[in-house]
This record gives sequence, structure tokens and C-alpha cells, in this order.
Amino acid sequence: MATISEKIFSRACGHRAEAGEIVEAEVDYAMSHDGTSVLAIKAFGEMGSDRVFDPERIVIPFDHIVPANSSVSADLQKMVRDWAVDQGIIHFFEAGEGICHQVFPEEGFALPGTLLVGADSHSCTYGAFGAFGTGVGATDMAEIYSRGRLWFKVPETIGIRVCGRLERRVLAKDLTLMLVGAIGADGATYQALEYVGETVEALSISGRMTLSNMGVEMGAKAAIVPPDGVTDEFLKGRAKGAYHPVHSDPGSYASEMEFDVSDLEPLVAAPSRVDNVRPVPDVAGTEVDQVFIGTCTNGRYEDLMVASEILKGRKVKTRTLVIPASRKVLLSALSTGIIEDLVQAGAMIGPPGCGPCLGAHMGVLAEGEVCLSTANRNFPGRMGRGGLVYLASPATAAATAVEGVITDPREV
Ligand SMILES: CC(C)[C@H](C(=O)O)[C@@H](O)C(=O)O
Ligand code: SF4
Repeated sequence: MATISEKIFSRACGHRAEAGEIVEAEVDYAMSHDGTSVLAIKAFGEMGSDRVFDPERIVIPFDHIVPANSSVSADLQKMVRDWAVDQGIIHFFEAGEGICHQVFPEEGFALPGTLLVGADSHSCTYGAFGAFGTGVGATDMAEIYSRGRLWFKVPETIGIRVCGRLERRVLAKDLTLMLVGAIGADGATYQALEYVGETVEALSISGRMTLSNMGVEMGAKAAIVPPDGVTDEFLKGRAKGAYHPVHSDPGSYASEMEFDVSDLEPLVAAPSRVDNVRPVPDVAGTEVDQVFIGTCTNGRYEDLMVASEILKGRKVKTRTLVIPASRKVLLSALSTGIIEDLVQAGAMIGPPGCGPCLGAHMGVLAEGEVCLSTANRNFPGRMGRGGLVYLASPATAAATAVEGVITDPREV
């Protein structure tokens, strides 16, 4: 009897691995971005390493501060670029290609049954494809650069069963926020989450990615959706190689929880905790200074489409920033007229990347300003010193942009 996580670690370490065990496992693909590569490369050098274990299994997208916003970040990015060329890293994605967690799956690296490690906490997003995706620090990444292996404690799995149909304009983000609120910001520390049930099965890849993306906001090591036909359909023509899906055996979870979403309302995570989750009607009318639609949580085509359906033919009443998660998302949204509708409505469009999500640039808040964002974190200072962040779905974000105050998307 084993879980998806145990099966993935068993293959990756070469013997039967059980929850609680510490194993040394081989990583299928490693990912680091313009931010964390800097520290990882430094540690790699300090470890006395010279060549990476396999230049074809390291993926480097530039996304956190793109385009570079200062001489400091430009110099650091040049250093990473030069190192990638020197090491022969072929899977290098320049500024403008998109957010690491969007580019990595789009390019077919996120495959069922694989062990994927990123130097970024939201690498749990790859769980949406039935992979064990997890984030590590830069020094751990240096170890992977050098040997392709790392030690892990195999996590126990919490099975989360969700049933019921989401109402109109209640989205995967609302389901995700509901779970974060119920489980709490540290409720799944060092556990793997596995999402099952009819509601999860009915989610698109985009919705599954939103769900898996926020696993780390509950402390989880991984947040996995069992791979199925939806996964295969997405991977057709893009998977980087053959893959072998694995599934959990009945009775293998350490614990189980059940939720019904039939009556779920649109939700927000109010400042400044991700688990400070409230129904939108409770905070409706709160004035906002900015709306931000984007990030690895909700910057995909579907998210922009939902937003444009609400914004089309209307005018925003507050500063509204839309940043597509990748060049591919931007191209799709251009070709279907979504970008034009958003621009006509008064939104700004930023280049694919993280944008102001982590308070680095392009949309940072002033002291006391309030932003309603589709991102995944709202701790104090996240989007700029003294700024307050409400997290919500792209539908709630668009409705809020239209009214200039937090608004229930079912009412616009
Ligand atoms: C910069 C990076 C290390 C960080 C992370 O690991 O999550 C960022 O992506 C974030 O979302 O805060
Ligand atoms: S979009 Fe935000 S959460 Fe996602 S990787 Fe970038 S900074 Fe981190």
C-alpha cells in the first residue's frame, strides 16, 4: 500500500520508500529562476563544483524581475545568463517567456510520476500534473546542480476529497482559498496533499494548477492531483518524454478530509494572512487602490478570459494591472481579442513574469494602499512596504476593478 508520493520516491531512490523515511533521490528536472539561480550558482562554486550533473535536466526561466529594473539586477541576470551558456543549459527561457511555474509545465517538463524540484516555493504547482513538485533553497539547488540528487523526508499524505459543483463565477481560486482557510497556513506542514473527488476531476489544468500552487501556503511539501485523461490531453504533443503515472492505493493516506463546494461563495484572503479567509459579501464595498490580475496562481488564459468577460465594454474605476503568466498566454489572449478588451476597459498590460507579486517592481504599493490581487501571498509588505493585499479569484478581481471597491462577481 503506497501513496503517489511514496511511489514517486521509491522509483527516484531505488528502493521502497515509506512516509517518514529520509531518502536520497534522483531528481528528474530541476528549476531555478533569475532570482534563486544567483545564490545557487554562488553555492555551486563554493562547493567546489565545476560542471552541472546534466545540462539538459536544469530549466532556467527568467521571470522574477523582468525586464531588469536596475543595474544591480541587470548585472546579476547577466551573470546567470553567462553561467547558463558556459554550462550548456539548453532549457533557458529569457525574460518575456513567462513565470517559471507556467513555462515549466507549458514546455512539457511537468510529467506524472516524476520528482521535480525548483528553487522556488511554488514548485508545488507541478503537483497539478501528478508529479511530486517541491521547492528547495538555493544551497539545496546547488547540490542538485552538481549531483542531480538530494535528500528528502518522504511525507505522509492528507487526502482531500472535494465534491459538489462550483456555482457560476465561483472558481478554482475560491475552492483553494476555502481549503487554505479550513486547513490553516501551517495545517499541512511537511505533508503531501492529494486532491481527489468529482470537483477536482472536473477542474481544467488551469484550475488544478491554481489549486496545487497554493499547497505551500498550508505548509505542504507537495499538492498533488492524480493524473487522468485531462492531464494526458494537456501533455499531448508537449511532454518532454514518456511518462509513467502513479496513483495512491486505497487506504494509504495518513488522514482524510472532505469538503462540499455546492454552496461555496466567492472568497478573499484578507490582509495580512493567507488563511484570513472571508466571503466576498463580508468585505464588499472595501475601497481598493489597485487590482492585479496575474501570477503563477491566476495569470493563465482562462483567468484572463474570466476577467475580460466582466470587463468587456466597461471601464475600470481603479488602477488595474494585468500580467499574462507567459508569452503563450499573452499570444492566445491577443489572438482572441481578450487583451484588446482589457486595454479598452482601462487595464495596463505588463510583460509576462511575476510583476509586483513579490513587491519587486512594476506595480508596488504605497504605504497604506490596498490591492486586490489574484496572487497567493498577502503577508505584510509582500507587495510593497505598508501595502495591504486581498487575495481573490480573477472574477472577483475584475468585478472589483469595475466598481473600484471589493465586489461580488455574481453581482456584475
Ligand atoms: C523569490 C522566490 C524565492 C520566492 C519563492 O520561493 O516563493 C518567490 O517566488 C515568492 O513567491 O515569494
Ligand atoms: S508569480 Fe509570485 S508567487 Fe509565483 S513565482 Fe513569481 S513571485 Fe513567486
